[in-house]
Amino acid sequence: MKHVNGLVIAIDGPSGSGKSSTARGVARRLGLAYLDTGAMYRAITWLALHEGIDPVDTDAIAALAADAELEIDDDSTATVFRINGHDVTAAIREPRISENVSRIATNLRVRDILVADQQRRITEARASGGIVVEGRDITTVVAPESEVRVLLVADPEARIARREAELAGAADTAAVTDQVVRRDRDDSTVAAFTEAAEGVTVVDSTHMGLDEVIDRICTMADPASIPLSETPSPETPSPEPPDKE
Ligand SMILES: Nc1ncnc2c1ncn2[C@@H]1O[C@H](COP(=O)(O)OP(=O)(O)O)[C@@H](O)[C@H]1O
Ligand SMILES: Nc1ccn([C@H]2C[C@H](O)[C@@H](COP(=O)(O)OP(=O)(O)O)O2)c(=O)n1
Repeated sequence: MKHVNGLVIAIDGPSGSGKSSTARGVARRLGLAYLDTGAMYRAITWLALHEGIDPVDTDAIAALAADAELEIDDDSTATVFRINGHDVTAAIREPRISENVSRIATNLRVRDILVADQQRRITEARASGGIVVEGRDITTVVAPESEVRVLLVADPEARIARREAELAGAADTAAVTDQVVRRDRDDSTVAAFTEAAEGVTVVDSTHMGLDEVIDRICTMADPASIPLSETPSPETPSPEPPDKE
C-alpha cells in the first residue's frame, strides 16, 4: 500500500552544523522534496549587490524582495536558483554573499515576504509528497506543525573547520570565523535557533559522520507517513517493505 499522508521534516541550526548536506541526504534517501531557505536569503542578497543597493537600506531592500521573482527548480541531486532570470546557484555561495546575507536576513520585512509568501506556500504545496525544509526558523515559524522537528548543532570549532575545508582556501580562518560566529550572533537576533523550542529534538553532529546524522533523522519519521518514491535507489533501503502481491 502507498501511504501519501504528507510529511514535513524541519531542520534548523547554526552555520556549518550540516543542515544543507543532511537535509539533502534525508530527502534523497526518503524520496522527498528539499527546500533550502537560506539560499532564498542569499539570492536576495545577490540581487541587492547586483543592483548596487546597500544591504542596510531596509526600505530599498524590502521593496527589492517584494518585487523579486525567485524560481527554485529542485530535483533529487541539485537545486537551481534563479532570481529575476539570473541563474545564481553558484554565485550565492560566494564569500561576499556570506558576508552580507545577515543584513538581508535581519530585515523583518524581507523575512515576512519570504516566510509568508514563499516558504510556507512551498512547504504546504509539497507536504503531500513529503518535503525536508531547513533554515533557522523552520521548526518555530515556517512549519512549527512539522512531524519531525530537529535542531542540528555542532561545536563552533567543528563548524568553522568544516566551512574552511569546504571553501578550500578561498577565505582565511578569520574571515570564515566571521562568517560563522558573527553571522550566527546577528542571525540569532531574528530567529531562535540557539535553543530548541518545545518538542524539537537536538541532534549534535560534532562527533557524528554525515551518514550517521542522516540515519538518525530518517528514523525519526514515522514509516507510515513516508510517501514511497517511485524508484527507490538500489543502495538505499526502501522506507518500508514492498507490498505482497
Ligand atoms: N556530520 C558531519 N560531519 C562532518 N562534516 C559534515 C557533517 N555534516 C556536514 N558536513 C560538512 O560540513 C560543511 C558544512 O555543511 P552544510 O551542510 O553546508 O552546513 P549548514 O547548511 O548547516 O551551513 C560541508 O562541507 C559538509 O559536507
Ligand atoms: N530560515 C532561515 C534561513 C537562513 N537564514 C539566514 C541565516 C544565514 O545568515 C543566511 C544564509 O543561510 P544558510 O543556511 O545558507 O547559511 P549557512 O550555509 O548555514 O552558513 O540566511 C535565516 O535567517 N532564516
